[in-house]
Amino acid sequence: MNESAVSHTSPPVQYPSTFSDELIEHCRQGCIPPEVFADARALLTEEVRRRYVRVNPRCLTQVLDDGAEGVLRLGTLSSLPDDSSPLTSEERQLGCEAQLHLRSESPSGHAKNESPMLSSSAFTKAHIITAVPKSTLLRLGVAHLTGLPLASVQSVPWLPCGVLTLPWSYPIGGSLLFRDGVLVAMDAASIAAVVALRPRRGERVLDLCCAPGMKLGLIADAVSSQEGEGEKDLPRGGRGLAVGVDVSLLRVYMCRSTLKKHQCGTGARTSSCAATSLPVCVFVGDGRYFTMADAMASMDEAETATVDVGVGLTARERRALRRLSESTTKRRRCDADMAPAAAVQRLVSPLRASGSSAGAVHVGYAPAEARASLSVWRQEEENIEAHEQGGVAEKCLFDRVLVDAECSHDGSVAHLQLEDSKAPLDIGNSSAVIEKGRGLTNKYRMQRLNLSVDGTPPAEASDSSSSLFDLQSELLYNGYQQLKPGGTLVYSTCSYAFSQNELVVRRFLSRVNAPAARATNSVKVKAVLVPAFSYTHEGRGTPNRECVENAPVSSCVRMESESAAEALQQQLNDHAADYGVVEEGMRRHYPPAEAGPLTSTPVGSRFWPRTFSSSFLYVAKVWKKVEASD
Ligand SMILES: C[S@@+](CC[C@H](N)C(=O)[O-])C[C@H]1O[C@@H](n2cnc3c(N)ncnc32)[C@H](O)[C@@H]1O
Repeated sequence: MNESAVSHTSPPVQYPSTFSDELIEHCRQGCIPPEVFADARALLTEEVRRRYVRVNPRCLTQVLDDGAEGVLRLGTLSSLPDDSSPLTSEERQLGCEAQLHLRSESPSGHAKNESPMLSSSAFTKAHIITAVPKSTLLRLGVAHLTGLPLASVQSVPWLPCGVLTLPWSYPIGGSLLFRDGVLVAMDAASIAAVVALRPRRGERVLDLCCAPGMKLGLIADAVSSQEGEGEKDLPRGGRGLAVGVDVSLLRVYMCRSTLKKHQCGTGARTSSCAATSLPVCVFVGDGRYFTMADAMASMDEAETATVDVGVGLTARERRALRRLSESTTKRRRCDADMAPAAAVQRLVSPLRASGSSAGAVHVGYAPAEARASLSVWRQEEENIEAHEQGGVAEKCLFDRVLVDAECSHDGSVAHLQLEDSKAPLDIGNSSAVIEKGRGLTNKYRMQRLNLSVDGTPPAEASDSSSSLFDLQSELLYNGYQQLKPGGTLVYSTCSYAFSQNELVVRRFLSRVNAPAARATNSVKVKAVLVPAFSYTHEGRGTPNRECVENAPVSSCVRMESESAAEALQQQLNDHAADYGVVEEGMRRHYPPAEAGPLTSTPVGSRFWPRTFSSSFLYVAKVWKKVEASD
C-alpha cells in the first residue's frame, strides 16, 4: 500500500462542510470515507490539476510524412531517434522537449521495455515506421502547435496508450487541436475502463450506458482499427461494430455529436485527420431491457441507401425519432429536476407501453459503416437455424459488453466542486443549479443520489425499483444476458460507494451463478470475476475462436506491453485496501461470519484519485466462462 495513502485507521477526518447532513449520511451508508473528498479537493487545486487528452487515431495517418512541421511523441517509449534519423531538426527539437517531460514522468525501469530497434544507432525512416507503434508519434502542423505548452505535456505512465495530460490552464476548448478533433479530452480512468474491456478489431461490442459517448468512440476506434501484426485471423474479416445505448434522448443527441466530431467528418477545419465513417451506432432505449434483435427491428432496412449522412438516419427513422422527441419534450423539462432513475422510468414507460418490445428502442445514429456491419450481422443471424435449442434466445449476442452504469458521480473528481468560497450553495437554496464550469452543485448531487432537495426521497424514487442499486443491478444483469458465451463484460462506475460497486457485483454473481439461473442457459456458463487488467482468461476453455490468449490487441487501446498491464494490475491490487471502504462495506452488508474471508478478495479494482491523479473509477471484469457439459 502506498505510504501516502490514507489508511482507515487514521484519525477520523471530517466530511466537507459543503455537504448537507443527508449527503453525509449517504456517504456513511455507502462507506464513502471523508478522506476521499479531501483528496479530490487537493487534486482540484490549479497547480496540480491536469487535463487528460487522448490522441484521435485518425490524426496519425500522416505520421512522419515528408514536410512534417512538428512531431509530438506520445506514450512512454523512451529513446529519441539519434542524429541519423530522418527527422528534421525542428521535429527533433520538438520531440526532445516533449520527451524530457515524458521521461521524467515514466516510472523507473520503464526503459527496459523500449523497443530494441529504438536504441539502435542506425535509424532509417522505415525502421521508425515499422518499429514504433504509429500512435507514439503525432505530427502537428504549426497552427496546431501554436499555444500548446509542449514543455508541460506529460504522458500518463500507468496508462501507456497515447494518453497525455496538459496543464489545466491550457484553453483546450478554444484550441484548434480540440476543434479539429486531434485531441479528445477524456479522463484517464475512463480510458482505463475501455482498456480493461480490451475491444479488438472485428469484434461486436455493446456499451449499455453510452452517452455522451467518450468510451464508445474509443471502442469504435478499436473494433475498426488497422490490422496489426499477428492479427491475421480476425473475427468477421475485421468488420466490427460498436453499439451504444442510452435511455436519454437528449444524451443520445450529445453522443451523436461526440461521435461525429470524433470521426472528423463534416466540420473538420483542416486535413490533419482523415475523415472516416466508424462502425458505430447508437440507440435510444433502456439498457435494462435492450436486445440487439429489438434494435435491428427498429431500423429501416429498406431505405438504407437513403441515409442522411448528416444525422446517420433514413427519413423514416428521423420521423420516428422526431415523434419520440415531441412526446418527451414536456417530460424532459421535468426530468431536468428529477432524480435520474425516476426520469428513466418516465422516459421508458411510454416507450414500452407503445406496443412491441421493439417499440422501446429507436435508432439515434447509424452511419453507413455501421449499417454495413449490421447487415453482415443480420445475414449471419438469418443463417442460424431458429429451431436450434436456445437459438432464438442467444441471437445477436456481443463479444464484449461495457456497463458504465448510471451512478451518483461522487467520485467524478473533474466535476466536483467542494470549496465553500467558490460555490456557496446549500440544499436549502432551491435556485441552486448545475453551474457550468463550476462543478456539481449540492442540488445536482442530491438528485443523483435519488434524494430530493430536502433530503427525503422524491415520490417517484420511493419505489424501490427506481433506486440506483436496482438500476445498476438490472443494467449489469441485462449486459451479461447480451454477452455471448466466452465473452468479457466490464462494469464500471465513478462512485466511491461500496453499495454501487462491490455490492452490485457480488449480488450479480450470486444471482447469475445460482444453480436455478444456470439451468436455464442452453450453454453451460459461469460468471467469473477476473482481474481487470489481466487478459489471460481469454481463449481458455471458450468456444470463441477469436479470443486467443496473448493475442495482440487493437493499437488504439493496447497497453504498451503485457507487462505494463500487469504492472497496472499490481498497482491496483496494492491499493485495494486503501481507505478501508471494502472492509467497511463487507462488515456493513454481510453477516460477520461471511465478512471474514470475503475481505481478503477484492471485488474489482479502484482507481483512487490521489494515486492515479485522475477521477475515481471502479472497474470489475466478468468473464462468461463456458463450462464443459456433464
Ligand atoms: C456514467 S454515464 C455514461 C458515460 C459514458 N459511458 C461515456 O463514457 O461517455 C451513465 C449514462 O447512463 C444513462 N442511463 C441511465 N439509466 C439508463 C438505462 N436504464 N438504460 C440506459 N442508459 C441509462 C444515462 O443517461 C447516462 O448517460
